[in-house]
Amino acid sequence: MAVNYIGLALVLNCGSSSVKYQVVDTTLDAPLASGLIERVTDHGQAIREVIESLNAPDSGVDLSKITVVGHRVLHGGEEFSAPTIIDDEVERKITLLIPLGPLHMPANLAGIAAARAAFPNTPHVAIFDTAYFQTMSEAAYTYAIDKHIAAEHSIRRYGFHGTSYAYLSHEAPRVMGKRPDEVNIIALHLGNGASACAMRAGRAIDTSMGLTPLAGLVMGTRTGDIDPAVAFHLGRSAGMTLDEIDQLFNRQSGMLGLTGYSDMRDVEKAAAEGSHDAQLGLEIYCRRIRGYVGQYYAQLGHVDAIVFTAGVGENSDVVRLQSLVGLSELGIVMDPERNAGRKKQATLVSADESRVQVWAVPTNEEREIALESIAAVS
Ligand SMILES: Nc1ncnc2c1ncn2[C@@H]1O[C@H](COP(=O)(O)OP(=O)(O)O)[C@@H](O)[C@H]1O
Ligand SMILES: CC(=O)OP(=O)(O)O
Ligand SMILES: [Mg+2]
Repeated sequence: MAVNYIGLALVLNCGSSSVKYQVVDTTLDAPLASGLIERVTDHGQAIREVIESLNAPDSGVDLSKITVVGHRVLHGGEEFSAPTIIDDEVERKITLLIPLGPLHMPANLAGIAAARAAFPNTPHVAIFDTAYFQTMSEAAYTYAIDKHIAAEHSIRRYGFHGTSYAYLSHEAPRVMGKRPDEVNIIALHLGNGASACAMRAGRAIDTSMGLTPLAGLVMGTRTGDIDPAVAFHLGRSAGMTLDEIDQLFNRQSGMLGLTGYSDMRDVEKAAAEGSHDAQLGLEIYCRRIRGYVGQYYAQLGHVDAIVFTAGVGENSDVVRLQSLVGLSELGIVMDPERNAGRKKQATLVSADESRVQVWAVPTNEEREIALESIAAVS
């Protein structure tokens, strides 16, 4: 969202095992307060601790001045396609979407309940990870499956990490010195979950995640794209239950399954020390990214920039380089010196002769949630 509304927002991003928060004054570049609580089991308790710490006299924040509480919600299903002010009915409808996001949705809902109890007189807004992808065409979001079954069960590509892509859709053009409507971008959000998004003039035309955040790129613990018949085979030949296969694909696969490590730092260290599994895992991870870059290049027809973001995309020079090596025929030429190291601020990492610019741009989902939440109540 490029338009800036003025206000003060408390932003809560309740993940499956963590709570991230920021207090954002939209007139300032940096948040007034921010934090991360890891290894969370009781999200209600974690939210109460966040509020207690923000209420401390030295926190630099006056919670009584907050205009809105913005919540990251993973899945909006077919019901929610825009920022939505939360009331009891909205909360109930979000509950119905838990089966589409069992890792994330219960945590999102626990955060909403605790925060609504703590701030009963402040508006609360849900910002859905799926909302940014509303601009995808029917051809981009429809799966080749019986259309009656698809309609009955809401089966389609939704896409995730939309808040991160919404932020990049204005931030990447800004650092390039362009307007959002002037550029086509392939964005790569590589964190624990990882996805790719093709943007034409600031709007999503395709993305790699699907009905759930399991599809697409290889991730920390998730398979990404895989022949769906692997599930039938494991059910019939290995006697695995659906829940066991779900667990295998979502929690025990990806880099963890390939290398024993889900954290890219550990994978890179093992690869540098000569581990064949880690080297192969990195090659598979980067090869999948390269494949999506090629696919989205073809869908967009013309690409101005490739943008890496999130924990791996911002910090791993190895992944950025290995993903885009050998693409000079496509006008993509990395500059190893510019690329070297972690990028705490937006950095051009391609060579001057590269027709397609390559950037590492730190994402800021919390700021985007603040801007969209304040806009929703303004
Ligand atoms: N210096 C680094 N080099 C390589 N990977 C890194 C580095 N720092 C963080 N990461 C990766 O970033 C991942 C987390 O990214 P993040 O965007 O915070 O994910 P999430 O929001 O899904 O928790 C970690 O799993 C780790 O592999
Ligand atoms: C959608 C998704 O995968 O989110 P995360 O990367 O936070 O797990
Ligand atoms: Mg994330």
